[in-house]
Amino acid sequence: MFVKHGMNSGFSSLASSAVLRRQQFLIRSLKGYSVSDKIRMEAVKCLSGGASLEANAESVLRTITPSLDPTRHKGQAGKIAVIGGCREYTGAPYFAAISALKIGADLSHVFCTEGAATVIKSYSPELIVHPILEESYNISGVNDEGKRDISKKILSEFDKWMERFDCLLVGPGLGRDPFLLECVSKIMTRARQSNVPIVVDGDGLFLVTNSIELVSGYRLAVLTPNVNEYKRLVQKVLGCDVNDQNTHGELLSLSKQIGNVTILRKGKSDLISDGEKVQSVSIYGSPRRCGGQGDILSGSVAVFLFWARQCNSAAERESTISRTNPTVLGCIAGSALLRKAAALAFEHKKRSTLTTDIIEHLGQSLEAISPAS
Ligand SMILES: NC(=O)C1=CN([C@@H]2O[C@H](COP(=O)(O)OP(=O)(O)OC[C@H]3O[C@@H](n4cnc5c(N)ncnc54)[C@H](OP(=O)(O)O)[C@@H]3O)[C@@H](O)[C@H]2O)[C@@H](O)CC1
Ligand SMILES: Nc1ncnc2c1ncn2[C@@H]1O[C@H](COP(=O)(O)OP(=O)(O)OP(=O)(O)O)[C@@H](O)[C@H]1O
Ligand SMILES: [Mg+2]
Repeated sequence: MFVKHGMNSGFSSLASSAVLRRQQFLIRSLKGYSVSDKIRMEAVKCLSGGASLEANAESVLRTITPSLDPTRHKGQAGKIAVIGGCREYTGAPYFAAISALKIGADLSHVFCTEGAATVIKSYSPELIVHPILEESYNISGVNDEGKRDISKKILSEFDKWMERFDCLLVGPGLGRDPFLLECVSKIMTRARQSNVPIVVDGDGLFLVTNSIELVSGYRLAVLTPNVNEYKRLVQKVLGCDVNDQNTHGELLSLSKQIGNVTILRKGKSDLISDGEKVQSVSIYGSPRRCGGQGDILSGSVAVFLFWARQCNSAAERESTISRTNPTVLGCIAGSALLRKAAALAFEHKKRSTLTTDIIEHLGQSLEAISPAS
């Protein structure tokens, strides 16, 4: 499957003839791997060497999206957990979690407050919803010791599941309640100790901006700030205002300063950096700026990050193949897919385009690049 599409349109535009010769050499020399493994490994290598700023996003998408293999069991295409959903926000965690499923993850969990859980469950029976988080207003009569017990209980509830997750997405619709954020800090610390990749978005970025040590130096962390969230990060971490004359240098510095955490700066073009280089995704999306598009993006990045890591593991088995940062590939793929889906949705719905319309076009957009059969 991958070979057929890899050798056609997108991949051939990516590969020079020298690369194709290398591919053929790899195919001859790598015994014991399937042909699709070999091609994918080579594609990863090509992508890692690309010098241009604009990412070859379609090739990335095609490369990291796994084929639908009948021998795989439920869960192997990804188990994602979204931490978010409180009294104010139920849409954001739903958008993120359902996008993960629509792209191809097998299971999508949401960890939220009890009130939000009922609402999120009513949006979709596909999601597995855990009503474990607590906000201060709900425990206002509880003393400090009682609060510590509640916090411990939340952590142990989460612990039961954590090792199963391929990626954690922290923040869509999380809110900013201090008690809730303290519990989420502990969840993040636990996830980091277990090497679970963490995507941080929305109010998760509010938390991380004020406690940067939660992600600092963690190579499996991705931050996806919008304009405001980026401004707050720059002010806190670099101690200055955003400089639009030095967009790339600033993003590189920010990532380096946080220990090479990958940052996806959302905007007219999405900019992605892991502190080594900056890549952009400028595929035309939609002129509609309705809320929730960032939630689709972060849910998508969570899945693609996992897929890119799986793809890299195959590449690492062949020592001659250089390693590509899967967090960067995940961001490129998520950004490109969201933009393509937004463009398709806008074509149909024009001014009335909403986030749910974009979600409905995720499958079609991915299918156009990496067909299921
Ligand atoms: N349906 C739901 O449940 C959704 C819930 N969501 C959740 O909400 C939580 C908070 O996230 P957030 O994005 O609203 O917070 P933040 O970025 O501080 O913006 C606050 C205000 O800043 C402004 N502003 C925004 N962009 C700007 C720009 N480019 N340039 C200039 N100004 C700009 C604008 O206000 P304005 O200044 O226009 O009045 C905006 O309202 C978070 O958990 C998130 O996940 C969302 O995901 C949406 C769908
Ligand atoms: N000015 C723009 N032109 C084109 N696309 C944009 C523009 N701004 C953002 N986008 C696209 O929309 C996506 C979401 O970015 P946005 O800044 O709306 O995030 P957000 O504020 O976090 O969204 P949410 O409402 O979900 O919280 C980005 O990945 C980007 O692809
Ligand atoms: Mg957002």
